[in-house]
Amino acid sequence: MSIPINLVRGRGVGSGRPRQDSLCLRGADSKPVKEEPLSQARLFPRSLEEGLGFEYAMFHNQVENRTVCILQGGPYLQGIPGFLHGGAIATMIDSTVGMCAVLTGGAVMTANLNINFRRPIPLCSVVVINSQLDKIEGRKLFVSCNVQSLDEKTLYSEATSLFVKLDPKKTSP
Ligand SMILES: CCCCCCCCCC(=O)SCCNC(=O)CCNC(=O)[C@H](O)C(C)(C)COP(=O)(O)OP(=O)(O)OC[C@H]1O[C@@H](n2cnc3c(N)ncnc32)[C@H](O)[C@@H]1OP(=O)(O)O
Repeated sequence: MSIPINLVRGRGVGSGRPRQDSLCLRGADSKPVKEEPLSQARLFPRSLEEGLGFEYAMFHNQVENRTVCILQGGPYLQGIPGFLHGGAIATMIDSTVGMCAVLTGGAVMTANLNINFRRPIPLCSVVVINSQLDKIEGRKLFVSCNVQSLDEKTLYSEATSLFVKLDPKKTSP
């Protein structure tokens, strides 16, 4: 594995505490009605107490448009006993390919995410998510990734994704 550059963020570095985010509240018609900080809002992968949930650090290579995530899924992320829940894996895949897309294309949202779960990931093991931008077509960014063991001997999951750059002319995504 080549050495990634540019630490993005994650638990294990910095303060390690969840940060507050702002939310854009939307009415029933999905139009923005009010924007205000919500003290309880947290980035989803940072929503569990340290050591129990998503423990990760991400690194982005701006030259190669690659993002690497080192992840340890904690005990609150259990699915089948002893193994990570598929939704937790999907969350970190979405976050990693999402980070790659955001740092490449700016404001984007996930439009499509396809995951093949090849092998179960043991709870509390450390895995590596390697993602890279495959191509850009207009507002569409195609990003793929795999999830492997640290020694790269076990392929746990593979995924492809589509991110769409938000259109500033539209009032809501
Ligand atoms: C730890 C740090 C993490 C930081 C990263 C966070 C990552 C997390 C990201 C997310 O999870 S975002 C939340 C989940 N995603 C959503 O809730 C998105 C819901 N969908 C939407 O809001 C809109 O569908 C979307 C903004 C994605 C696109 O709407 P638009 O109206 O801007 O797109 P439009 O319909 O004009 O289509 C633009 C192009 O994309 C294509 N497209 C749109 N949606 C598609 C789709 N689902 N599948 C395939 N193609 C799609 C569409 O065909 C078209 O292709 P062409 O330009 O070639 O004509």
